[in-house]
Amino acid sequence: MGTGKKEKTRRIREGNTKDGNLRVKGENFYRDTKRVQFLNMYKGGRSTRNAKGDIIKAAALQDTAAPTARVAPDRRWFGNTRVISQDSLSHFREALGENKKDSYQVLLRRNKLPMSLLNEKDSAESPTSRILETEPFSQTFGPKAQRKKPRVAASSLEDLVSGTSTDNKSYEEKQELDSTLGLMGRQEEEDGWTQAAKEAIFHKGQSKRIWNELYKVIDSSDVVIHVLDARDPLGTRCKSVEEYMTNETPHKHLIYVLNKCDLVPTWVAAAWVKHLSKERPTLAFHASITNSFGKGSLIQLLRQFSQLHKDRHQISVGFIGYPNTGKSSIINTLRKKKVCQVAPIPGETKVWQYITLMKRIFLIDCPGIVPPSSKDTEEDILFRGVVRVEHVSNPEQYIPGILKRCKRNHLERTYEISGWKDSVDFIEMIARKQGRLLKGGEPDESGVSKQILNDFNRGKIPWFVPPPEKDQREPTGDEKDASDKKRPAEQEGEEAEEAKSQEEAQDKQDKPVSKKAKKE
Ligand SMILES: Nc1nc2c(ncn2[C@@H]2O[C@H](COP(=O)(O)OP(=O)(O)OP(=O)(O)O)[C@@H](O)[C@H]2O)c(=O)[nH]1
Repeated sequence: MGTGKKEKTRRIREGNTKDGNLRVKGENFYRDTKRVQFLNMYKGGRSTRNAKGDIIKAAALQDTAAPTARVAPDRRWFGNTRVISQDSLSHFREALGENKKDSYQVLLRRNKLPMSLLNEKDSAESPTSRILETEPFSQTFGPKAQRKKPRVAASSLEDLVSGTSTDNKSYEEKQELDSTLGLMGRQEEEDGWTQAAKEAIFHKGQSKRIWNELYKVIDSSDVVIHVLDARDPLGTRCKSVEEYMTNETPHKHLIYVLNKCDLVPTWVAAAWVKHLSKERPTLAFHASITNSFGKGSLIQLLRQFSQLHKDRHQISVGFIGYPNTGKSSIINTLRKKKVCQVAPIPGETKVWQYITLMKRIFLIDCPGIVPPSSKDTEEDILFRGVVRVEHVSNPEQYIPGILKRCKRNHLERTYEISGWKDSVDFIEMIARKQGRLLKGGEPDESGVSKQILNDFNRGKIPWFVPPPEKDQREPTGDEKDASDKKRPAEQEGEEAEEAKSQEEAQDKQDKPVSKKAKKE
């Protein structure tokens, strides 16, 4: 290889007129170190073998003595990250950890706070960190090792077969349940026989269709209002749904609304609000388009939620709860007109529906749901108003339950009878009083029993589940007497008056805000 000129003439002489870089001595004649290394990388890519084909020298890539990674990870790749010291992290966790659980005290704007930092992974819970507790190192390895064989689940083939079949069975059962109820269908106690023995009507509100509606409502809501019946708040509470929401959708707000407060004495409603407030924000409510109670507070609360999510175009508020607790009635009350179908029979709402409350607040009505529980008897389910009374067979069997739950003087006042000995006598007296007799003067026991059950569920007979003792402010003697003596109608009137005065006060407070909201 000569100089540029020489090389050119050599090429012409040899008839090599191909274009291409002339390798001439000078600036770029020698390969630089980087290029040499690069080419060597390809050269070293193969292993050296002997005549037999055995590898005598491994290829550079196979060489274990080359630990240098070609790409070292860099923190900057992960974008806008910040480093927080352990001290500040624990301070943050301490400061917010407790408050996070208390849904009443703080409303956190979640997208502004690194909420995931609060969920400290409990290292003690991970099985690998406990490995030395279950089996110390010395017992597993080394000269004093005691473990000779690996631990297996089954010691024989029969064991393995039986274990597999039980696993399979429980898996199939779970699949069946999950397909209908999903994550919320966890039963508190497995008892297939009790469930199967219940009449079909007592499975109301548990169908796959209803559950799908519920999932849709929860998924689309930012705030979920759990409507409870003030007469039996714990009975109409869907614990599995709450649990589901805490675990799966912790960023959604869940609040309780204690509806039908007009059907219980004020001190009972107050005690239940006090009791439930310990867990979630709770409001007492009486749904009625003309004479409502608690409407102002609920609207205020919803406005606060919409303020909290200012960055969103609108917020959706879902109403969930047992059938017949008054979800649709609350929506009608808030809208001050009949936008949802309401009826004194359960299962009136069939599908979810969207209603606009304000420009930025939407309401979603959901059909009533009943979380399956093997602990609930047919009587419990019936008295929660979940079942349509006309479908109940032998309604007489539930009258003793009513006599147990209601006070004698309330029943006497409602039906204007007295002196019955037992439930049969009670039914007969009402039948004779109201002239509900069959052929031959026989009392219409079934018809009268259905009427009593309807009266019970619709609030004609006063009754309530007493609140927990510690939350009760014992009613003063006068209050108690008054609540005992009060007829439901009178009671309603009084409550309505009280509600009205409160409403007026709240409306006055509301007005400037509503104008402001409109401007927004
Ligand atoms: N006394 C009283 N009755 C109420 C109140 N709220 C609702 N009701 C009555 O309860 C019954 C059921 O009300 P709905 O609004 O249809 O109940 P729901 O929860 O939507 O029922 P589903 O459609 O089965 O889910 C109706 O007869 C209402 O008049 C209340 O605050 N006080």
